[in-house]
Amino acid sequence: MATSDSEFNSDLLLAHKLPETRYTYNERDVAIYALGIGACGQDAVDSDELKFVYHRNGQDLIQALPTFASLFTLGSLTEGLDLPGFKYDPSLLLHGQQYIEIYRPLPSKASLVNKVSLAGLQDKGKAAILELETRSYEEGSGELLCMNRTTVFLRGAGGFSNSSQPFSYKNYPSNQGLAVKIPQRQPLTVWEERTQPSQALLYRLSGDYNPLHSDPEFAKLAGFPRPILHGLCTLGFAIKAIIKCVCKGDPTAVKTISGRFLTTVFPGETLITEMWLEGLRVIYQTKVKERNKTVLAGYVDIRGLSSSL
Ligand SMILES: CCCCCCC/C=C/C(=O)SCCNC(=O)CCNC(=O)[C@H](O)C(C)(C)COP(=O)(O)OP(=O)(O)OC[C@H]1O[C@@H](n2cnc3c(N)ncnc32)[C@H](O)[C@@H]1OP(=O)(O)O
Repeated sequence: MATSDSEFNSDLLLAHKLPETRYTYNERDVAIYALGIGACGQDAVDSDELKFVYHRNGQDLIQALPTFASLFTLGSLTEGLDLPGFKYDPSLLLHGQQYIEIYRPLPSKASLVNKVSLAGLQDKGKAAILELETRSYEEGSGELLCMNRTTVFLRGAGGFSNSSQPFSYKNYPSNQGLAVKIPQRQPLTVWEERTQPSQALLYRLSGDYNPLHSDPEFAKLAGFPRPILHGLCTLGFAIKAIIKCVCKGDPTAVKTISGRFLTTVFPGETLITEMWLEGLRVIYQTKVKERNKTVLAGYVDIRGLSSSL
């Protein structure tokens, strides 16, 4: 139990305002992120992916992948979160879910102001589930670019509220970010891609320097045999597969992304992403081939379909 019942005051917690954060990026950050989620990792001249890492055919700007938006939230959690009456051990934090709405294609460079709020907190006894919502506005124009909802699973931080009526707060519709129902039929399409043994070491250069992903001793203390892959890296691989297989390589087709991290991925493992189409929603699940385990499941809402699907 991370916080005793006497310390926890839900009114105080819900009235608490989280600080704004800022995020500035350029084309180099966009390309390093794309390399971190395996763009051109199997084929250096991949015709769908070169535009994410290089000025292909003289294109003006390197194109940002929609999952690049997940980095905008980095400041709130990686620098520690201060909530009144609520404590947790950051070394036991696991990423549980990510939900992203993209309102317009991400620019290749920008300065953003992030408005952060508490979207949920649940006492699950053995763990607490904490959700943060981040709305990212372009500095200058003030235009809303995207919204991220980050769910973290805080092992050992449950039991902070009255156990006969555990605290449960959510400020968003229940159909957003839920674990999806995977269809029983054969998938429309399947994409297989091996992550590199050094994948987490490359991905961390995009700003998530949690030693859980790089330091063998730290990973052991957190309960893992070796460093694990960032959840957002796995999500990046999966959504990149959907862009390639369903969106014909067009990253701007992606409107909404939802994913729940079901079990841990180790760098070097092979990811198999299965995709089903239901209207303009792509349901997907990603498995680790070597262990035949489903590690991620969710959906992507797209703006339209190419005629060949
Ligand atoms: C840029 C911002 C970055 C923020 C994050 C920074 C830090 C990043 C860290 C990582 O990337 S960690 C790597 C990625 N994440 C993982 O590898 C986690 C994989 N998932 C798991 O290992 C397990 O799912 C779990 C999270 C340990 C939970 O498993 P457990 O068996 O303990 O839970 P249950 O008993 O099944 O369920 C209890 C309760 O919790 C709900 N729940 C379960 N899993 C999740 C989840 N992934 N997300 C949200 N909620 C989850 C579940 O529904 C149960 O609730 P009730 O049904 O009882 O209401």
